Amino acid sequence: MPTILGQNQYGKAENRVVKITRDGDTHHIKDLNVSVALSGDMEDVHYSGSNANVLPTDTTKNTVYAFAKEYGIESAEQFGIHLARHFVTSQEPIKVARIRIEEYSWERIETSEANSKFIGSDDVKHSFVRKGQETRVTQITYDGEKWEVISGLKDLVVMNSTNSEFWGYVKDKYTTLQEAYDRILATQVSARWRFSWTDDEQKAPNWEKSYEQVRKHMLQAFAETYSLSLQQTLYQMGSRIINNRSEIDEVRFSLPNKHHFLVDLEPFGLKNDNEVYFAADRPYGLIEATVLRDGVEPQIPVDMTNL
Ligand SMILES: O=c1[nH]c(=O)c2[nH]c(=O)[nH]c2[nH]1
Repeated sequence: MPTILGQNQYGKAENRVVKITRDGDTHHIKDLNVSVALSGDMEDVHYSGSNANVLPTDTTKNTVYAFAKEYGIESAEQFGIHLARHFVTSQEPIKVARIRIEEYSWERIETSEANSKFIGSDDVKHSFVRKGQETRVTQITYDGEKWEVISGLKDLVVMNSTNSEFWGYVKDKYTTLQEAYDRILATQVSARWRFSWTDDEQKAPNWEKSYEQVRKHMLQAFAETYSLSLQQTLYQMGSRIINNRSEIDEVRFSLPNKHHFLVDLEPFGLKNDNEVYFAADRPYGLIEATVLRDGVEPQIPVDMTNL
């Protein structure tokens, strides 16, 4: 049966690029997922395997990261227009470039009163929470006498674009990680907190207010901690909650370390001055711990934060 090649396209999909722009100590984030699809004179590679017209998908990926540095990311539209024009005008065999972009929006974390006096602003200038992500959860258990209420949230994504280091760790013959003195710290918070309330329904906490306040303290601790490890930041988040909210006795966190790797732009003659990052989705470090009011027994199950 004779066959012919129909519609075809190729390119690198889902290039996760994070661009940090520094305006003094105020940082701005652009966080995109860029997919490149090219088409044109591609019969030969399909029919015979000749790659003479094929710009590698790897190159399309590099172009995304290099353009983030060279031209910046003003908007997803502007960035996509730039890329599409580049592929079509620079490579004769490429006739059509389709660039699809998802953009993840971030908003600034509002700072605590104490910190705002210290930094002279209502917002931490390098701390962000991703918009529209989190799910609030709760579990109520009642045995006819006692109540147990464990509430929490999942999928709350936060990032500090500076004030995070990681160094001084154990090095064995398999260690290749370079020490970091200014890295991005990002995580997708899953947290559960247990209320001390167990009996008289009249004395139950104000659940709505409690949630709002716990979330606020957790975010502020994340934003305001100068971090030497995600473990340290986790402990600060937990203790800020316990210290400010008398209704909570125990907090458990599961914090994936959402790694952001600096892209090596040197092969393209560009210097990456902590600006362009590859946001990796896996593998990820997973940091988990419980923070307790001194003297109380832990009751949140170890795996509950993974649900
Ligand atoms: O905050 C961190 N904690 C770790 O335990 C760890 N391990 C690692 O490779 N990077 C990091 N970062």
